[in-house]
Amino acid sequence: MIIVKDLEELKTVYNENKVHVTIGNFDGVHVGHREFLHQIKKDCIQDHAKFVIVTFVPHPLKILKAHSGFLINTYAERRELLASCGADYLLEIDFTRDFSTLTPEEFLTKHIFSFDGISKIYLGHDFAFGANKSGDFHVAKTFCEHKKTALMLQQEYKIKSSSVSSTEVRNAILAGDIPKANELLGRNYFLSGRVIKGEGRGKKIGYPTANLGYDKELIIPAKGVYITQVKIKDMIYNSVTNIGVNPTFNTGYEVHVESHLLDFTQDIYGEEIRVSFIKKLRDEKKFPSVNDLVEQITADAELAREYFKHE
Ligand SMILES: Cc1cc2nc3c(=O)[nH]c(=O)nc-3n(C[C@H](O)[C@H](O)[C@H](O)COP(=O)(O)O)c2cc1C
Ligand SMILES: Nc1ncnc2c1ncn2[C@@H]1O[C@H](COP(=O)(O)OP(=O)(O)O)[C@@H](O)[C@H]1O
Repeated sequence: MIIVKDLEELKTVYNENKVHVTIGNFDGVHVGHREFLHQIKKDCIQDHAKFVIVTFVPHPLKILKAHSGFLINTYAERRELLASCGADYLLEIDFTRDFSTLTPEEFLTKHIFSFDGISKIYLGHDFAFGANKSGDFHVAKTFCEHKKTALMLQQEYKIKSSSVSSTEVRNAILAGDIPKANELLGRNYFLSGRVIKGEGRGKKIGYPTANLGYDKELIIPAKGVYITQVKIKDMIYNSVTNIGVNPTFNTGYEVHVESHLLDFTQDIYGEEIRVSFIKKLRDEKKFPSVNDLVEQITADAELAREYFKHE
């Protein structure tokens, strides 16, 4: 998948009327997104067309509502997930305040039809674009008819008659309901980052933990202890992960994500890891003594081992 800053860049490589385009935020690249993208990919194969996804960086909510700490994936992870859906090109538009004031027609003219070889445009069932989200399917339809470009509307994808959306995924993550998040994502929810130094307490209490240096733009699951798997390079290790502020030690308000890998003794400081979440075991607690905490971590690790035995 090639990343472009302007669809104009396609002119040099492609001038036939064989480019299918879709536009969206695709945060999380959940099962609804993937169903939609697979349909487009199928059409592209059948029509011998290139598959172009148009998206925005940063996410519009960051600029329009000053939200932060809500993304399901980093932009780099989104690239990886979209590439795995078969996109040939990804246009990442800089989403600025100025950009947000474009009318739907200005947006389509400047950013989509800057390349005039587009054969089809696909819009998600709830996608709205342009200043104040005034552009919907009907606005786009009128514009595309004028350009003699086909416009396709995606039907809403549902799981057991309930909707699938990035908001639903975020709510499940915030609630620590990992099975629900995983069902909506159609894959295991994960957090990635480098292993950073902590307080060096883990080894002393017999449970070293790899502390994750995660992107602060990301949404973080509810505080608590989770059964997880940690991927380092191409190896996957079973693990237990604590998310929280380590209240037993009164370490402040910063939320740590730290994984103890089962049957593992290597030094992995500085390594890039991916923590995939399976289910929550319990809430984080303030223990009366370190011994009580260690006893509880031992029980958590035992539950995780039991879980993996039956997997
Ligand atoms: C499975 C697991 C469960 C944990 N549960 C709690 C908990 O309930 N309360 C708490 O204060 N700390 C909990 N911890 C966090 C420990 O306090 C933390 O790993 C320890 O302070 C080491 O911190 P460090 O990596 O900064 O050295 C847990 C850690 C693990 C691995
Ligand atoms: N089983 C294990 N799980 C996690 N980290 C381990 C394990 N064994 C060794 N380590 C190493 O120990 C480090 C964590 O030790 P710890 O005492 O908790 O220090 P810190 O507070 O700096 O995280 C990890 O970053 C990793 O390099």
